[in-house]
Amino acid sequence: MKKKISIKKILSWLLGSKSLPFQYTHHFVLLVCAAVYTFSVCFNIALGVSDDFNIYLQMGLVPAIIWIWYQSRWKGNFHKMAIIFAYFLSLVSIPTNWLGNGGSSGPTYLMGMASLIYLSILLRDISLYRRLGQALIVLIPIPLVYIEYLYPELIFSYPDDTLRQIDLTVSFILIGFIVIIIMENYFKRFQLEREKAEYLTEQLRFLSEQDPLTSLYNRRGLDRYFEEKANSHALFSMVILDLDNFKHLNDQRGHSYGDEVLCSLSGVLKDRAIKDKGIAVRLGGEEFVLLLPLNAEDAVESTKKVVAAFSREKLAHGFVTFSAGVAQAEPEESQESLLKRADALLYKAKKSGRACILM
Ligand SMILES: Nc1nc2c(ncn2[C@@H]2O[C@H](COP(=O)(O)OP(=O)(O)OP(=O)(O)O)[C@@H](O)[C@H]2O)c(=O)[nH]1
Repeated sequence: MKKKISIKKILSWLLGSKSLPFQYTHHFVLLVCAAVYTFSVCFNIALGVSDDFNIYLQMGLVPAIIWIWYQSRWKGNFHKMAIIFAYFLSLVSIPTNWLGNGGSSGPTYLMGMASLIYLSILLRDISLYRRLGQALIVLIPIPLVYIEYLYPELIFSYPDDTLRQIDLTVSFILIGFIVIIIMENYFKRFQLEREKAEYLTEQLRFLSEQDPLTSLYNRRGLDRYFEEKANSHALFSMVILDLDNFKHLNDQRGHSYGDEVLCSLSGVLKDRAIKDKGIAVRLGGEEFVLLLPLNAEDAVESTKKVVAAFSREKLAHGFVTFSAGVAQAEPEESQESLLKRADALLYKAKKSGRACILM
């Protein structure tokens, strides 16, 4: 466990935070490049598959790459260093590798392809530099092939075919490994951003469907839920509830006490909706809706349970009643029609003395 933590610490010291995958990958590629150049120098000296000029140049490039890493990782110059490194790849690394490492028969094309992928991702939001860098990498083999054709003596040739095959194979494995890391991190970043967008969309929808005072669904939430229920052709009923003489209560006890009563009833409605696998909605003011996957009779029973639970709520100025209308949805019935029917029953309940449930 201790070892794991210390490796994590070393990686984060070298590469930065994983939550910044572009910086993280960039630092990783820089350090791997420095290591690959060091390895190349040893490999080329040992096997003699490169000329002295290329070997000295590669030796000199190691501290240059470390400097770029240092500036990017510790001096906050990520963007500037990304541009320098991308252009260093196309203008220095590819031509020198071409001259010193077998020309068109060496691994430079592989290097060019990896550089193209890396530059396209690294400079993704710096359009001008990206396009210019891409054009340079794509076009740079043209003069190099030309030089190779006109002055073949300038190109270091492999002493034999076996060494060429070894060099190409080792280069392919190293470059393939770097490309995998780049792509993996790119997709990780893409996935992180997609997850973030999905989360924010969900949050936004949640907030847009929520009543701020009671945290119940609002009319928008009811619309969505109704559509889902109607499309599933499942049986459901609508209960419209309205607190009785709420204006009077507000006038007598004050608006904030009125809010307390609204919140208290909302809590009871929410619990009931959860138990019955439906939803509780605040339509507006002191009017609420329960949409329950029940027939009308069961919805009435459920509403009676709301009356009982609400009567047990400890309200400072005593029990408050409500009236309700219950209507079961007909097949293919629209929301407006169902609301109208339930509302008519509520109106009737109010007219017949309040504090009752009609269906
Ligand atoms: N405290 C509080 N009051 C609200 C809110 N929204 C609406 N109201 C009040 O609710 C009252 C509704 O009054 P009415 O529509 O006349 O209904 P009522 O007095 O309940 O009468 P009946 O429905 O016939 O029993 C009004 O006084 C509104 O100001 C709110 O968010 N908080």
